[in-house]
Parts: sequence; structure tokens; C-alpha cells
Amino acid sequence: MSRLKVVQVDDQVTLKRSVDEGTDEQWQAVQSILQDVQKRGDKAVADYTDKFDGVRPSPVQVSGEEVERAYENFATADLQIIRDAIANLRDFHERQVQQSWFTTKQDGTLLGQKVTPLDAAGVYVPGGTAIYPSSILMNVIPAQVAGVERIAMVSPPDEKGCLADSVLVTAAELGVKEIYKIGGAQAIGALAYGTETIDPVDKIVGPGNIFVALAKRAVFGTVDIDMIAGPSEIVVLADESAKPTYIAADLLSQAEHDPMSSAVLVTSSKRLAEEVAEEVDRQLETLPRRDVAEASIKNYGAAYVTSTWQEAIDTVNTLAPEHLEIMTNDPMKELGSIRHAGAIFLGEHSSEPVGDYFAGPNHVLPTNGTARFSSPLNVEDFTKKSSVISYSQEAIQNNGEAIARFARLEGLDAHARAVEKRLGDQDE
Ligand SMILES: NC(=O)c1ccc[n+]([C@@H]2O[C@H](COP(=O)([O-])OP(=O)(O)OC[C@H]3O[C@@H](n4cnc5c(N)ncnc54)[C@H](O)[C@@H]3O)[C@@H](O)[C@H]2O)c1
Ligand SMILES: N[C@H](CO)Cc1c[nH]c[nH+]1
Ligand SMILES: [Zn+2]
Repeated sequence: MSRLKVVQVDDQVTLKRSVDEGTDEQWQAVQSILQDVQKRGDKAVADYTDKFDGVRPSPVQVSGEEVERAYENFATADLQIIRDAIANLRDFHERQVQQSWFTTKQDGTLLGQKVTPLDAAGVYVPGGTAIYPSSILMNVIPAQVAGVERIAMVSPPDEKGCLADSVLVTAAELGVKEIYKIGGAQAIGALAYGTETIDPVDKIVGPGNIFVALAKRAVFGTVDIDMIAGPSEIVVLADESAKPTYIAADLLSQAEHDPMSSAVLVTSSKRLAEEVAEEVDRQLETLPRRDVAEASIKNYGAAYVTSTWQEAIDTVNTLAPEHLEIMTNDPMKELGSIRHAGAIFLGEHSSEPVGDYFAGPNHVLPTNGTARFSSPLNVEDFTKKSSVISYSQEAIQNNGEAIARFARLEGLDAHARAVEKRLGDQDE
């Protein structure tokens, strides 16, 4: 019996998705960690690091010597790959830069929008069960391209109180100098509220486990956050021309992230669905992270078979997946029908990990159906806009009466009078 369920889609089928909103106990744990960090600063952060990571790094900030040692241990071939990925990501994100703009009218009015980078961003790099140098690239590069001056990075230490060489080297390649060996909700609290050692930031970005996600939700408002990225998801939309071996491999690439990840095939071909299910079983046999991938396939994996191709497209749009691969005869033809997906990979050579590590687009993407209304992490996330208004004397004389009248519609006389003070006044 295949672990990937083949399901005929009809009106009765509810599309399963993984939702982890945290338990009451987790919420309470996070709230009390955050309150304690606000009250006791560095001491609280050190106590929780000791409790959850089993170590008290001192100093908590990474030193230049630690970075030098990491370079000594790091293979040149790996360094070159990181450098090539950085170049691809910079090139892609530089195209996202938005300029300030201004417009003028005949009467001398000037209106516009001034784009300003955030002063300080905090980047969370997960470090519990795996190491994610790729997430450093995805979070730091758009911030730097936007022009953010201060980037403070946090990541939980290993049992020796250190960060992985790949993490330190990747951060150093990007020129990140402020790196702290802390993780979990206590690190989010330190970035949001500040401690004796760490200045607060304006926005916190980066993925993490449920404690990190709940802490980000809780500090939103004190600081901005990027999004709450849930477990990874992949949907493959395929027709008879697709190769089952490729589809199975790509489904497993996301299933191996987390038992809560979801990997789904959508097709109108029952034969393809059955072949992919068999192939998933075959490939699982030799996968090092088989336990995780198998649990994910069992929990949230499915091959949805539709009666028509249009139903297949509708199913994809209902799922609004984080990653969508289109493996059909003419993938470009389907692009126009896809309304909701975080990243769209076209054709059999565009395997999802190409985007996770290297191609250039960001791998921090909306999960959990939120691709219906949100976008990948991008340069704009690290900027804000101010409106600019400059009225000439002619403009205020021509429009002042109308503005005052509008103010009185709201019963706000001080507003009306502020404008009326200018009426009739002429420049010397
Ligand atoms: N969407 C993306 O782009 C993306 C990229 C990389 C990783 N991820 C996800 O990020 C997550 C990383 O999770 P992780 O656990 O490996 O690392 P993590 O760094 O998010 O969490 C580790 C920290 O959790 C805290 N913690 C652990 N148990 C706790 C408890 N009982 N109470 C309070 N705090 C506790 C500790 O402080 C520890 O330092 C995974 O789910 C992974 O799939 C997503
Ligand atoms: N696929 C993940 C986002 O859903 C990102 C990632 C990092 N490393 C490997 N993959
Ligand atoms: Zn991945």
C-alpha cells in the first residue's frame, strides 16, 4: 500500500493543509519568556539559552576570531558555491528596488512618495535541528539591497556554545558583523525590546520553529515582522508528459523538512498519480531523512486526481501553495491561469531546490494558503514610504474653501480654521 494517498477530487474532498497555531502551553511559555526578557534583559536571555540549548555562551556576540576559525575550516569549493548564490540573489533583488517619485501640477503643487530603508533589521537564523546558511542569504540580501544600515543576526548555539562554520562564513561573506549566539523566543524578545548588549531593531525576519513563530506574533506592533512562515509545502501540477521519478523526488525534497510539511500532486491522470505514489515509496527506501519525509507524506501528502484539467487548475488555486511546480507539455501556457502560489517553477528542469538555494528569487514564501494575499520576502519589506505634500499659494487659495468645508462635514473646526488662516494671505 502506497504512503502517498491517491484521491479522486470531487465536491466532497477537503484539501488538507498543515496548520500549527501552537498550544495554550506554548503560548504561555512564549509570553512568559518575552516578559522576562523585557524585565531582566541579558540575564533572562542567558538563563533561557542555558535552559533550552544547554549552554551559556560568553560573550554572546560572535568574535572576529570565531569567524576566522570558521573560514579556516570551510572548504573552498563550498565557499565558491555560497559566493555564486550571493551573486544570483543580489542580481534578482536589485531588480526589486523601488524609487521615490514626485509629480507636479500646473498650480505649483508637488506630491510624491519618499522611499526610506528601515534603520535596523533583526534576522533569525534557525539552528535547532538543522543548519540553514541559505536562510541567511534570503533574509540579509534584500535588507542590504534596500539600504538597511544595521543588521543584527541571531541563531541558537550548539552544545559547545558555537555557531556552525557555514553560518559564520555565510554571514561574513555578506558583511554581517553583529551576530549573537541566541535563539528561540528569548532571541526574538532581545531583538524586539533590546537588552544591555543588544539594541532593539525595527523589524524581525526569518523562519523558525513554533516558539519563534509565536514570539514573532507576540512582538508584532512593537516591531514589524515579515510573516509567519509555516512548514514547507509543495504542489506539483502535472500532465501525462511528466516523469514520475522527477515528481516523486521533488515532493520528497519538501517532505524531508518537517513531519508537518505537505507534498501534493495534482493531475488529471490517474495513471500518473499511481506511478508517482509507487515512485515515492521507492525513493523513500534510501532517503537519509526518511522518518521525517515519511511522516510528512503520511500526514499531508496526497495525489489529487481531477476529472478535467480545469479542475486541476482550480485545485491548485484553492491550495494556494508555497511552491508550485508545473510539469506539463507547455508549462508557460498554464502560467496565466495560476492566481495563487508563492513561487512557480516551470518545466521539468526547474526542481524546487533550485529556488531554495541558488536561482535568485527568495525562498521565504507565504505558506498555509496565504499566497492568496501575500508575496515572497522582498526588498520592499525592508523599506517604508512617506507621502510628500507641498501646496503652493495658488493651490491653497484655489482649494482651501473646499477643504475647510470638508472639515466641517466632520465637525472638525480647528482643521477648517487652519486652512482658512491661509485664505486671502498673499506673499509679501
Ligand atoms: N520557510 C522557510 O524558509 C524555512 C527555512 C528554514 C527553516 N525553516 C523551518 O524553521 C524551523 C526550524 O526549527 P528548529 O527547531 O530546527 O530551530 P529554531 O532555531 O527555530 O528553534 C530552536 C530554539 O527553540 C527553542 N526551544 C526549543 N524547545 C523549546 C521549548 N520547549 N520551550 C521554549 N523554547 C524552546 C530554543 O530556544 C532553541 O534555541 C523548522 O520548522 C524548519 O522547517 C523554514
Ligand atoms: N524550502 C524551504 C522553504 O520552504 C527553504 C529551505 C532552506 N533550505 C532548504 N530549503
Ligand atoms: Zn527546502
